[in-house]
Amino acid sequence: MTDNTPDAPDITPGPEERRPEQAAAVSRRRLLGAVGAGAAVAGAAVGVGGTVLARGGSSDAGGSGSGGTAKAQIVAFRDSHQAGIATPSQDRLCFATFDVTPGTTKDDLAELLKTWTAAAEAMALGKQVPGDAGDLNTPPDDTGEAVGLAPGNLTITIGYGPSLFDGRFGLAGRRPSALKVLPHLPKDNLDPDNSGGDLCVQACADDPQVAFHAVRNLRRLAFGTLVPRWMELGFGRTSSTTPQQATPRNLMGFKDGTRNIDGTDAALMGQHVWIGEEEPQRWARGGSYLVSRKIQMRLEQWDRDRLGDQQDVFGRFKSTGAPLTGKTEFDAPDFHAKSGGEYVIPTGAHIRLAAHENNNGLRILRRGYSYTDGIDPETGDLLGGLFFIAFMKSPDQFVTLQRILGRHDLLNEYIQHIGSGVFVTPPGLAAGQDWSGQLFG
Ligand SMILES: C=CC1=C(C)c2cc3[nH]c(cc4nc(cc5[nH]c(cc1n2)c(C)c5CCC(=O)O)C(CCC(=O)O)=C4C)c(C)c3C=C
Ligand SMILES: [Fe+2]
Repeated sequence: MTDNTPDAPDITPGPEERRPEQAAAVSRRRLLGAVGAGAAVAGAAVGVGGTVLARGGSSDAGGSGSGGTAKAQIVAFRDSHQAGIATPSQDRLCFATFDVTPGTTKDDLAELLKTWTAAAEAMALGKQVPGDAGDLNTPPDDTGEAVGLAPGNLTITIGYGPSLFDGRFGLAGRRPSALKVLPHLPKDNLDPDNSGGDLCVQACADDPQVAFHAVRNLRRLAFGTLVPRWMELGFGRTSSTTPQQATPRNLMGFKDGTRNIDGTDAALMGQHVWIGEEEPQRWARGGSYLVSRKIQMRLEQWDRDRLGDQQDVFGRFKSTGAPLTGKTEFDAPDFHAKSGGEYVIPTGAHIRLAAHENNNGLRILRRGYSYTDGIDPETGDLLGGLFFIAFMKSPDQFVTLQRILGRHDLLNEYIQHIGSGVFVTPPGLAAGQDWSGQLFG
């Protein structure tokens, strides 16, 4: 395990720089000085950036619980697409959205995005946010709680909400064509405190502390530029994004993700998930749209429901995950099969309504997590559900599906959509590129 860098550029702090916002600005300058944007950042990606120091995290470093070596737990930060979409879904999520503070200029935002790139790249490599940790007169550049932990396959995926392109930062002419606030959808009961945001950060890792550390440190670097809007912690991934992963179960006890898009299937990803040539904004091609929905489950009510009803709601067997017309999990559902004059998979079953066969081939990549908000102080009920995240070529894919599900899904008796967000996630970064140059051109 190594320490933080002792030889960052000398920036002499005045006493006022100990105030958090200004100290963070100093941290940002240091980070740029220490890691640099452009080529220096690219160097860090391949492990030759001399000032980006390892946080530790070999299997004997302790604390991670996820085992394996640091090297084995690194997901490439630079690629044609951002990590955290097609890459295997990790066990934990920390998702946050932010609003730009009034008075922030285009240059402030651009500087922050450069700084975020360098910090995110360092953290994905299992290193600390770089800077001068040895200066007793300023706060350390990294908050420290991930020291000694393995990288945990951390992925940091950034997204921009429709409001970022409203003209404050000269971005109105760069708004991707499909990026609009979602329309009101059937049975929506959305809380503004769980909805929207100028920017979002999705941090996924196999260790919850690694995911939280990533968001916390990006938030810290953004002091004075962004304010957090809402945050969600997720556990128990509710989808598989590669066939190698076993299908997990959601809080209703059902296997979830059986018929998800396979993230390694380039043809399907190109057809349904990645923004392509249809998008006039060239900078967004190779990116995707992220739709988030906080969906509360009426868990106590669900737990009192008969097994037969539960299975009819989804159209699948609870034990095996097989469709009601099949025997094993990956059997194709037969939506035409009838028994006693009735469809075996009921007309209101979730999978019948959501299946691509019944929606003109429409598909999305689901990458959600379970969440809990503890106990309802009024009823004593457990509060929890699905923090639904899905990626798609256009948010219209979600809107089309949800218009159908919101009206006819048998599941509606047990759920309520209470939060919503839509963000464009830009494509991956090439060597030497950063999020600032990519967005502002
Ligand atoms: C608008 C999109 C969807 C929302 C919202 C949604 C909510 C939701 N889903 C489950 C549990 C399951 N969903 C399953 C399948 C499934 N769900 C969607 C879309 C949305 N789900 C799709 C496109 C599919 C695939 C349908 C198919 O092709 O068969 C399943 C079955 C297993 C699987 O294939 O993943 C479960 C279980 C919950 C609990 C929920 C809201 C709380
Ligand atoms: Fe679903």
